[in-house]
Order: sequence, then C-alpha cells, then structure tokens
Amino acid sequence: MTAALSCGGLGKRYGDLVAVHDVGFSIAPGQAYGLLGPNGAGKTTTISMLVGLLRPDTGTVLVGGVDLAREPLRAKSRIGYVPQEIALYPELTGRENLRFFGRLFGLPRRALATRIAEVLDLIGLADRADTKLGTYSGGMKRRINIGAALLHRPEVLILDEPTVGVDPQSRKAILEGLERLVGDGMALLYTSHYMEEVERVCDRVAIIDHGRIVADGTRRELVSLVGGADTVELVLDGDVEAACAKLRAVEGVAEAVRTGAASVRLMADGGRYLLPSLITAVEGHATVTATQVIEPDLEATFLHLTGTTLRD
Ligand SMILES: Nc1ncnc2c1ncn2[C@@H]1O[C@H](COP(=O)(O)OP(=O)(O)OP(=O)(O)O)[C@@H](O)[C@H]1O
Repeated sequence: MTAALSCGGLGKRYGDLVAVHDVGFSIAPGQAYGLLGPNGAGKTTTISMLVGLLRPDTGTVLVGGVDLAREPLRAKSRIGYVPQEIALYPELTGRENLRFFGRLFGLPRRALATRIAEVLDLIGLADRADTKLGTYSGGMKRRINIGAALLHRPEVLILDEPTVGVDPQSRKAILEGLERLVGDGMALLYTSHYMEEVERVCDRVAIIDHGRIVADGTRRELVSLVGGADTVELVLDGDVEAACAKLRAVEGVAEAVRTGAASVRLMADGGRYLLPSLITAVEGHATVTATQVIEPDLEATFLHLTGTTLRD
C-alpha cells in the first residue's frame, strides 16, 4: 500500500544549529503517528518541511506517493495542516470563518455549505456555528482551526500541538474527533509534548530530541526499551542538589534528574525495592518527605533515552 505520508533523510540547519537531522518515517492510511518531544526538539521545523512551508536542506517528502518538491500543489492538496498559531477572524461567526477558508481552497459554493455542516458536526461546534468567533474559548477556536484544515477532505491531517492552551471540554472533543477521523481511514501526524495524548491517539510514536528521532515504534515496543526500570519520584527537604548526586551513586539507579525545587525523578531497575537505600543515601543532605513509584510509560522511555524529562 502507498504510504499516505512518508519522509526520509529530512534535515534542516539554522546557521550552526542543527534543528532537524535525518528524520524519516512513514504513515499508512488509517494510522496515527505521534512525534513526541520537548519544546525545541524540532517538531515544528519537521512539520513545516512536511507541509511545504520550509524547504529542507536534505531529504524527501512524499504525500500519497507524490513528491512534494516536484509537484508541490498536487502533494499539498492531499494535506490538511493545523498550525500552532490560530489565525481566524473574530468578527465572523464560526461558519463564516470556515466559509472563508473553503473559498480560499477554491471549493465550489454549494458543495462547501454541505461540507461546512459536516465539519461542524465533526468538531462538535454545530450548535455554536452562528455566533461570532470572538466569543469562543481558545479551545473552540482551535476546533475551528482543525475544521478549516478538514474542508478539502485531505488524506493526511498534520497537527502541531493542537491541545496547547485548550480547555478540558475542547480537548476531549478534539481527541475524540481525531480518533473518529483515523477510524475512517485518515492518516494523522500528531505532535505534542503531552505523553498521555500521544499514548491515547497514536498507533506509533517517534521520540524526537535535539532534532533527531531517538526511537520509534508502538507504545509497547518503546516502553520495552526501558526494560524493567521503574520511575521513582522523591520529594526532598534539604540540599536537593547534593542529594541528587548521592542518589545517582546508588547501585541500580540509572539516572536521577531534578524536576523541581524539591523534587527528583530517577530510573531504577526494581525501583520499588530500592526505596530504603534511596532514603539512606540522602541522609546528611536531605530528608525524603514523599515518594511515588511509577511503572514504565512513554515518559519513562523518554527519560531513559534522553536523560531529560519531557517538560523541563
Ligand atoms: N527560524 C529559525 N531560526 C533559527 N532557529 C530556529 C528557527 N526556528 C526554529 N529554530 C530552532 O530550531 C530548534 C527546533 O525548533 P522547533 O520549533 O522545530 O521545535 P519544537 O519541537 O517544535 O518546539 P516548540 O514546541 O517549542 O515549537 C530550536 O532550537 C529552535 O530554537
């Protein structure tokens, strides 16, 4: 089967900074692929190259087998792109905003009215369609943004952190809407630094850090990379930096990083059995006031592979 979207050897530099290096993956119709990485990892730069907004220094992008560099219009017509920034008209209603974008895509007037009604249903905003956009919450505006990207029935939908700054109700509507689209055969590229969303929406995930894909696979494949290691979170009272150094030296501890003024997160094989040793190790520097042991998930995989947390 021809991939809905594939790329290989993608690279981009900004002066001396390597923003993206040798990124490649392939997404089948009906598959949701996640790019998971912290701010600055290179997600937006990668997406900008995939949608034809930024010319790659190296590599190729194929949309449904069509080469983006050779046939940009044909390739782009198959993509729906939802950027991070919202660019809509506050004085127009939700429906009028969609109409504006539909005309921009050159969709015929009559077909457009029907399509707008379908899209409004899909994004769960049919009942608010005729009120001015200026009265919408951030999450509702984001849903209109997603609707605009769907009007021309793209085969691939690319979303750049679609739930940042979004209220819980809209977040739920967005995630459910995306799951329905994927169920109907759309290919999805979803970027986020929210591990729970990527775990929920995506069949396959690439972990991206400093512009490189450090691992990719199904959730299960990625989590198995951590082996049996648990994540242990400690809240400490005292000299946290010195305590962190002591924790790193405890046998069985793979990494220990500070995650806040008084908190440390570490990875350890059989972490739950190490708690007494951890508490003893920090004695003289700090007291452990709370502990939590978490079994491996994508966040743990990320920490294991990169030595940093997703949100620092
Ligand atoms: N136009 C630019 N000029 C110079 N450096 C840039 C430019 N755009 C991005 N960068 C740098 O490239 C790196 C990757 O940025 P990018 O925006 O792709 O990351 P990201 O993972 O999307 O993060 P965010 O979620 O914050 O957008 C960062 O170090 C960023 O500062």
